[in-house]
Amino acid sequence: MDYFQYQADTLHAENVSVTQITQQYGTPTYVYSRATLARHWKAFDDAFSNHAHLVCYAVKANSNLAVLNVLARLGSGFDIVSAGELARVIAAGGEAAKTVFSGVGKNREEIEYALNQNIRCFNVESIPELARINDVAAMLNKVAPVSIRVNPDVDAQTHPYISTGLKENKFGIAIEDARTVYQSAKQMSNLNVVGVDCHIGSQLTTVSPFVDALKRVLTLIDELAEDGITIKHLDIGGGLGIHYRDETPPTPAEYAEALQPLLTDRDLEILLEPGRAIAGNAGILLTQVEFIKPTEAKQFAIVDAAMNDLLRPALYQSWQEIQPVMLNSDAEEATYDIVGPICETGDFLGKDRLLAIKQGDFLAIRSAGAYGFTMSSNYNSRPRAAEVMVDGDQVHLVRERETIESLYAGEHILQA
Ligand SMILES: Cc1ncc(COP(=O)(O)O)c(C=O)c1O
Ligand SMILES: N[C@@H](CCCC[NH3+])C(=O)O
Repeated sequence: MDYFQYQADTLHAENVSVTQITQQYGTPTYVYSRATLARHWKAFDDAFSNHAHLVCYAVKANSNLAVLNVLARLGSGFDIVSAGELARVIAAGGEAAKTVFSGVGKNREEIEYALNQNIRCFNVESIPELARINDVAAMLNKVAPVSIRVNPDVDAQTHPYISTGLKENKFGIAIEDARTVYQSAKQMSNLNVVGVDCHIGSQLTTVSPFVDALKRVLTLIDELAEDGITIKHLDIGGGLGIHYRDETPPTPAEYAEALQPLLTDRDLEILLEPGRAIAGNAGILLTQVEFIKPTEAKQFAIVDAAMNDLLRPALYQSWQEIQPVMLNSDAEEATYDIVGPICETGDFLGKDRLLAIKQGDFLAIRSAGAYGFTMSSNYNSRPRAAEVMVDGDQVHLVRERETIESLYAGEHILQA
């Protein structure tokens, strides 16, 4: 019997043995649950059901084609930040017409590709970007739908690396400058101003920063109306947090409940860009203990996953719950640092974890469905992990483990 218990907020995979997944696919392997992805997406869709809306899943959280396809089949829109993400959405059966394009550094090729695919909207983050989109659209004889991402200067009270709505952040246009920038956009003949966009940060665990930001943005929308600019949609971004350790973030329903009173009587379609809240707790990372290494200062459990597979602990000192897959009665409980094979002291997945484990055991790192595989790399020439999706009692391989040879495909040595 697997000790690793799927919980209500995680994988619905009652009939699937995690041990069997490790045997069949090896480790490290990411495991995603279709049912959980769908349930989380629907929670957002239902929460806003009494208002015109579109849930545009933030592809950066988890861009596996099978994940995108599950959401596309539910009718999801998508929030992308590169041509690569748009290509993934299309390859997965998603609709460009339901896709919004965010990001501070869109290049000409990306803009051209997105225009040719007829995406729903560009979320524009600077004046030179407006000019560039206008220029590329003119060249293609097209009119680009745009919304301007405004920075409301609200503290999202999250990790500084993932806070985006403060004055000192690189994102968006300061809200006090927005009216002028909208005027400039209106003058550009190959742009069609359709929306306002705002995303203040990620892993927010209270509603108040969202409410503060929304109030400021609605004031702007009223001012724009005075200026003769009618806003059709309001993109409120993503950022709703999830439970990693002891957080109790609002549910999508509570989040919607806090925002709805401000939105009633407004003829605005609401776009949402949740990423983590949909994918984070729909995935785990499975890894095997290679060695137990006691030292004078610490006990280490050296596992076969590393910071190249899951960067969040090293980059943000973030906590991810780590559990043994099987209950191991013959191992003594001890406090371990769970570390990978990479030659960096920062290569850890968890510190000071009380676990009863021994060499050869399998561990599940939880809440790994968002910003897990998508932030992985080949550092130390490590092939990236396999990805599987659980669908009811079936397990499907949705991305093969990389081969060693693929790591240097496309590289060339000098001939002389
Ligand atoms: C513009 C934009 N939209 C949506 C998201 C998704 O955020 P989250 O995964 O926190 O929901 C991000 C990342 O923070 C983002 O930068
Ligand atoms: N990568 C971050 C989230 C980044 C959000 C992108 N805007 C994390 O793992 O928490």
